[in-house]
Amino acid sequence: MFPKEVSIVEVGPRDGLQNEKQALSAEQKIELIQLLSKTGLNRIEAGSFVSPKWVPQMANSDAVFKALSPEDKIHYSALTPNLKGLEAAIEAGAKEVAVFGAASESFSLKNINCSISESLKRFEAVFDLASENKIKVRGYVSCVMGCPYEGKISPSAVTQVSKELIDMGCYEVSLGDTIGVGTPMSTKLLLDDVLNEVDVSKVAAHFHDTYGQALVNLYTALGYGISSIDSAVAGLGGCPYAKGASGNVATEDVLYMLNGMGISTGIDMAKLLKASSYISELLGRSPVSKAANALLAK
Ligand SMILES: CC(=O)SCCNC(=O)CCNC(=O)[C@H](O)C(C)(C)COP(=O)(O)OP(=O)(O)OC[C@H]1O[C@@H](n2cnc3c(N)ncnc32)[C@H](O)[C@@H]1OP(=O)(O)O
Ligand SMILES: CC(=O)CC(=O)O
Repeated sequence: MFPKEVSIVEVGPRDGLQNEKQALSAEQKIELIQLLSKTGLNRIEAGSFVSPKWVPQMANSDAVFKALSPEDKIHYSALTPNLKGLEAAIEAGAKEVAVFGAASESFSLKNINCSISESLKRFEAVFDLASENKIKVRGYVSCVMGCPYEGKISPSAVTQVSKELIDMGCYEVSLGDTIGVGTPMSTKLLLDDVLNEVDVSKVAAHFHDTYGQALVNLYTALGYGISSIDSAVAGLGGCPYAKGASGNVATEDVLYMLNGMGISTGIDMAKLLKASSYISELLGRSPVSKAANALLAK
C-alpha cells in the first residue's frame, strides 16, 4: 500500500556538497539552504560536524548553522559521528543531528575509523548529550545493498544495526544504498528483513543513483509503506569513502514521481527548480535530474 504523504529529507547541502571538488563558501551554502527552505521542504540536512581533515568540504558547517534561523518550522540537521561533533553542533545551534553507522565492517573503518560495534559505543555518548539537550537523533546505516570494499551485504546485517540504532534512541533510521547498487529485487529482500524488526514508520530510504536504479527502488520501498525519502537537489552527492558512488537520487525526480502518483509532499516544483538552477550554475553544470532538465527546457 503506497503512503498518502511522503516526507522528503533534502540531503544535498550535506551529502551532495561533501563530495564536490569545489568547496563552497558558507554564504553560498546558506543561499542554497534558503532557496530550499522556500520550497515547502521541512527537513534539510545542512552540514556535518566531522573532521575537516577527512571531509574539508564540511568545515564551515558551524557558520552555516549559526546563520539558520531557529524559529523556522524547518528541521535543519547535521551529521555528528561522535561526542566532539555533537558538542560542535550544539554550539552552532543545531536542534537535530544524525549518527551514521554501516552494515559493513570495512566501510565503517574507512568512513569513521572504527568497527561497527565501536561506532555504536561512540554513539552512546551522543545519545546521552542529545537527550540532555532535547536534540532529536536520526540514524543512518550505510552499504545496505552493497559495499565498495566487501561487495554483497546481507539484509540481516542491516537489520541488526538498524534495530540497535532505533533501540538506542534514533527516531528514524535511514537505509543508505551508498554506492547505488541496489535493484528492486535487492530492495525487496532488504525490506522483507528490516521491516520484520523495525516499524515501517521509523524507516527511511536513502538511495544513490549510480546505476540508475534509485527511482525504481524507491517505488519498491513506497509499496512497503515507506514514507520518508532522502534525496538531493540536482542529484548532488556521492561519498568521499566510496569511490565511483554517484549522487543521491535527485529531489526533482522523486518529486515528479510522487506528484504523478498523487502522493503529497508539500513541495513546490517551480521553487525547487530555482534551488536546482542556483546550485547547478554555481558548480558549472546541468542538474543531474531528468525532470529538472526537462522542466527547465520548457
Ligand atoms: C556514507 C556517507 O556519506 S557518511 C558521511 C561522509 N563521511 C564522513 O563524514 C566521515 C568522516 N570521518 C571523520 O570525520 C573521522 O573518521 C572521525 C572524526 C569520525 C573519526 O576520526 P578519528 O581520526 O578516528 O578521530 P579521533 O577521535 O582519533 O581524533 C583525531 C582527530 O580528529 C579530530 N576530531 C575527532 N572528531 C571530530 C569531529 N567530530 N569534528 C572535528 N574534528 C574531530 C580530533 O580532535 C583529532 O584532531 P587532532 O588530530 O587535531 O588532535
Ligand atoms: C550517511 C549517508 O550519506 C548514507 C549513505 O549514503 O550511505
